[in-house]
Amino acid sequence: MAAEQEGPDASGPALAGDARRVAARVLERVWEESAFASAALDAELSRLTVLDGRDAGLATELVYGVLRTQAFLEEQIDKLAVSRRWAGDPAVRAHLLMGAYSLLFLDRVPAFAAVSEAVNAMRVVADDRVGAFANAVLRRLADEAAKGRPALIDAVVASAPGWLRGALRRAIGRAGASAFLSAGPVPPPLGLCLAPAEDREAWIARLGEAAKGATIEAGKASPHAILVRGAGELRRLPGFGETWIGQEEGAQVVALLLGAKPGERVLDACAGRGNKTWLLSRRVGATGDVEAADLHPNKLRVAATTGARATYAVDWSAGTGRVPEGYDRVLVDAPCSGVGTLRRRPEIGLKREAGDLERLSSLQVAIARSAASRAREGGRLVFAVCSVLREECEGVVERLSSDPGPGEPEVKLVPTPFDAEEALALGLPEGASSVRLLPHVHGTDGYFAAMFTVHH
Ligand SMILES: C[S@@+](CC[C@H](N)C(=O)[O-])C[C@H]1O[C@@H](n2cnc3c(N)ncnc32)[C@H](O)[C@@H]1O
Repeated sequence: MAAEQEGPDASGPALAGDARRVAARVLERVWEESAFASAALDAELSRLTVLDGRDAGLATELVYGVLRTQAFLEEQIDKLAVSRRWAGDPAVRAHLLMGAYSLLFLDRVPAFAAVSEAVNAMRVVADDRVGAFANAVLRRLADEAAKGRPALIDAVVASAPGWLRGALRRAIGRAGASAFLSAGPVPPPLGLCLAPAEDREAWIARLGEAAKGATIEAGKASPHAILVRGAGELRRLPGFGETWIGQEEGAQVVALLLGAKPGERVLDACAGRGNKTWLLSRRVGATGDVEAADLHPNKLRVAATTGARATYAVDWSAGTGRVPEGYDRVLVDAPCSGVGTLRRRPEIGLKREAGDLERLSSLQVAIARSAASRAREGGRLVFAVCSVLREECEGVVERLSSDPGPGEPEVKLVPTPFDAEEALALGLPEGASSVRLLPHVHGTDGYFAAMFTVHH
């Protein structure tokens, strides 16, 4: 990263160049190291403590904006450039795409500032020839933009990979797909899960005192949710890990839809680090019992600190390991494409491909059937994914509802209406046995959950 300090520019703060350098570094890490944008951004921003909130905001907007509109921006640049050499150098590519994004979509950056910022940055990461090339391309793009700018929504939709657009349209229709892809805010606020939920107003006030200047409000879909923006590191706030944990609001709803009641015995079958285990253990209370299973023992070590009474390392696709039987309720929060988290993780569009869906849905069916065999006769199972695609949602429900094939565990899964009060609060029709949470409808990340009764 270049050490020189650029002079003040018309975009306002003297450190706008630093915001762009941070954003460029994050984009490079996403492209070259398959880093997650949000984690890379947090890491880069915490290294550069001189950035104020406004510059951090600009860096965030540039990273998410470029990743969401990347294919569209590249197409605009390709129309004006004689070769694609610019795309071969990640630093050049990042600054050129950020320049194009600023010109086309950032009202607060005047065109001449967007061009000069990008060109100056390019002269630092490459040579004068590249700077001259960027200058020519961006000036022509600025001329085009002066005649009329494209709509951000169209650019976001056009930039989604074709297979994803197709899969979204099959699942939620053409208008739903566009609304899903362009749903904001991007990035969304962080979710806190508070238990007990009754104290929510008091905790919003308390957290507001501790994090002056942050935006803190109640979530709408989960009664346990508090949504936070601009509060800095969450673990520094009062109550962290005891009264609340960091958890996206839709993820809370999924845990609640299991309908766990005080005194029940619950298995969190794909518990990961135990985020849902934490809420489930508070729902069953001291007379109940939540146990956690997962493929990865290292994740289970964290899950063990969230209220799980026992943990089991198991590969559900190969058997049931040492996991006992007789659970009243089983949550299968299955591995999936993660497409539902697109507005939080825009790089998912770059990482996944069409072929993933068949592989993942077969794994989801195998895991759910195997975990279902651990439920008691008449027990409940919720299958959930942070995806909204038909192949991972209704497609899996159809396969689970049919009789097991040769070699599959002898369990019968019957779709059954949700019995959690929280399902009614979502406005689900009475008798609904599945739900798709959508960012543009519920304000949460995208999820799908379906309830079954288990028979042996
Ligand atoms: C969507 S994540 C679960 C997230 C977790 N429930 C939470 O709320 O944070 C899916 C989990 O399934 C686990 N997993 C993947 N394949 C598995 C398998 N074959 N058997 C058991 N667990 C598996 C992964 O390790 C991962 O933790």
